[in-house]
Amino acid sequence: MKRLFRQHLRFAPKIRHECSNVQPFFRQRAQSNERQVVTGIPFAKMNGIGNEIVVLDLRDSDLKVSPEAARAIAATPGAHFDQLMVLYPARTPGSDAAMTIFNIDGSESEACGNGTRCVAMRLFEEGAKDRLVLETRAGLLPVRKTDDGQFTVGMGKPKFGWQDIPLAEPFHDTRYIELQIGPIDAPILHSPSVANIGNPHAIFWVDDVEAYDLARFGPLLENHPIFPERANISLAQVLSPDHIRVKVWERGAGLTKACGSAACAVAVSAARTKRTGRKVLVSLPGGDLFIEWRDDDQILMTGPAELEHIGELPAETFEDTAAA
Ligand SMILES: N[C@@H](CCC[C@H](N)C(=O)O)C(=O)O
Repeated sequence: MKRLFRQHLRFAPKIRHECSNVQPFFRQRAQSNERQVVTGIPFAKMNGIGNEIVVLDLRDSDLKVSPEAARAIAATPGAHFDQLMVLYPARTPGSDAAMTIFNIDGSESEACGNGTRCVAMRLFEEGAKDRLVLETRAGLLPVRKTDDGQFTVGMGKPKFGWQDIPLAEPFHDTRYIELQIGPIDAPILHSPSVANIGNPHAIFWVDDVEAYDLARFGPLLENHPIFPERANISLAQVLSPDHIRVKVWERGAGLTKACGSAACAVAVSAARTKRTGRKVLVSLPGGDLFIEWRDDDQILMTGPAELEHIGELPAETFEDTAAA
């Protein structure tokens, strides 16, 4: 608790132009005012097809973000997020930065596809590189820029073993597991496919994603005892052998406009259950992602990222959480 506050004090007096890793926006301001002192911690508010992302670059500071600080950041005007991507210096040779990912409820996630594209966009703006490697709890994720300004992320290999999802009890065939939920006044959701894309996902196959009230079922399914680490819940409707429509209730974030790892989980589960081929367009409420499950088992996710604005987090964000 006290450590965060002391770290902030060491961080605060830095002059902007002395920071080598500040974002281009701040570099410009530093040039126009040589003696400008850092009074807040810069953040980038971004989105990946509507999935609200805040990127906080701490590669050049001693600060660490706790779950309490993450919740305080989400409550800061202009810094609301579904996921917070915190950048720390790379720990693994060959990687460009390490990322810690927080959901809005302060829980940590192993993976965030949309957030990874947002981080990549910021890092590509810093230099002439056309490839990056980002470190997550789910492993090293390679990213490249496409000719049309989108980003392709190597999301790793899916896992399907019941212990890997994880599930609370053995299921030998995770293409469908026995689970059903629904009151008598609504259609029942049942037999989801499950997959782990670094993080846990359950996919319910339906004829019409709009026929279900995901805001009502989402919390029950996310916290169902079969998922000891909770789960991200998708409703998926196959439109054609290469097109799927999806709505997502995210673990730790609720209904969001898009979820990249869910799009990957849906795509691999659709191919696994012979609903589609291995290359699909996944349409989410916020936009489209192209997912390819390659023959070498690697999943590639391609989509855009967008910067909305740059802001500064007041120092109190960290002090308050340190005192709490
Ligand atoms: N929106 C993300 C997924 C974020 C993490 C998820 N809520 C979890 O807790 O696993 C994405 O784009 O993948």
